[in-house]
Amino acid sequence: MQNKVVFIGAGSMAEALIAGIISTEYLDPEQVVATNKTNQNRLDYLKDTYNISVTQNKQEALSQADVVVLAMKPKDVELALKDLQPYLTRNHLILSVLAGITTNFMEKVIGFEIPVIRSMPNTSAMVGKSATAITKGSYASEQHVEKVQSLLNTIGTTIVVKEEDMHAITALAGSGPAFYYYMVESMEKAAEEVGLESEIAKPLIMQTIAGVVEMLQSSSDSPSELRRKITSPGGTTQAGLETLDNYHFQEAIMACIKNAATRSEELGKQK
Ligand SMILES: NC(=O)C1=CN([C@@H]2O[C@H](COP(=O)(O)OP(=O)(O)OC[C@H]3O[C@@H](n4cnc5c(N)ncnc54)[C@H](OP(=O)(O)O)[C@@H]3O)[C@@H](O)[C@H]2O)C=CC1
Ligand SMILES: O=C(O)[C@@H]1CCC=N1
Repeated sequence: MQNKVVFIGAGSMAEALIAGIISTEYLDPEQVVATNKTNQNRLDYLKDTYNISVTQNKQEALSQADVVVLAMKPKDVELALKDLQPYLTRNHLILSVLAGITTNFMEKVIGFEIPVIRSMPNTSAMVGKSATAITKGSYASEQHVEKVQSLLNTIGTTIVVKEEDMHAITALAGSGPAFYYYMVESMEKAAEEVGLESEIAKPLIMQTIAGVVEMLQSSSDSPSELRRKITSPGGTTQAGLETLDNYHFQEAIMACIKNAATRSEELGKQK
């Protein structure tokens, strides 16, 4: 059990983590504090919804915290860390969820030997299904990794990876849900165009995805083999897949992941 976790940044990712941590009862609400830059309404909302503590006083927030979660946008991290620096000690464990920002960068801005762990969760943390990757900085120990892993396991699965893999993982798993949501949005639009009511289309789309996930997990067949088994020669699936190929679907997905990974690298370099 952690003592106290403070969130620096109170946006969507912070909320996804807070929701996961509170709903699993891993932490009591009084063990969670959130702070942001200026938006008091947002802090009030988090306090009302999750019963956690909120404050604009960074010194007060850090004084009792053992884990400091950085959850601002990458562009804001340098300033945020400089604001926090006077109140940080080697006993704090920094846990970043920021895309692109390296552990080395954070260590340098803080300027002394402080344990830093970089993570990449996703918003499915809200429902305990985040696919999270973590990597440790120069001063974080295996115990720090275990501590963070047990914290993040409350919001889904956590794997430990090499830092150089983080850009690709950010594209695949951090941004990944948005790409699947885009697919679902497109399916819903198509359903509407072919005259299907959304009360009928939506549950069918969701159950189809759930079935696909379970098949991928339980079957020994590869995704392409599973696809082949659905594709009757001259049938409906073949017709649909040919259309996807005409629109260069696979190339589009590959370019999407590569571009997102490149963007993660750029976010790190801008610092
Ligand atoms: N959204 C996602 O799916 C995922 C996001 N991430 C990462 O999470 C991070 C946050 O993203 P997201 O939650 O979407 O962003 P949001 O824009 O929703 O939230 C950003 C938060 O940071 C706060 N903030 C900005 N500057 C400071 C500062 N100097 N000190 C304290 N707080 C500050 C803002 O406060 P205020 O409102 O007062 O300005 C706001 O609460 C990003 O770095 C992103 O890369 C990682 C994985 C998935
Ligand atoms: O879009 C972003 O930059 C963040 C990082 C991963 C998901 N959202």
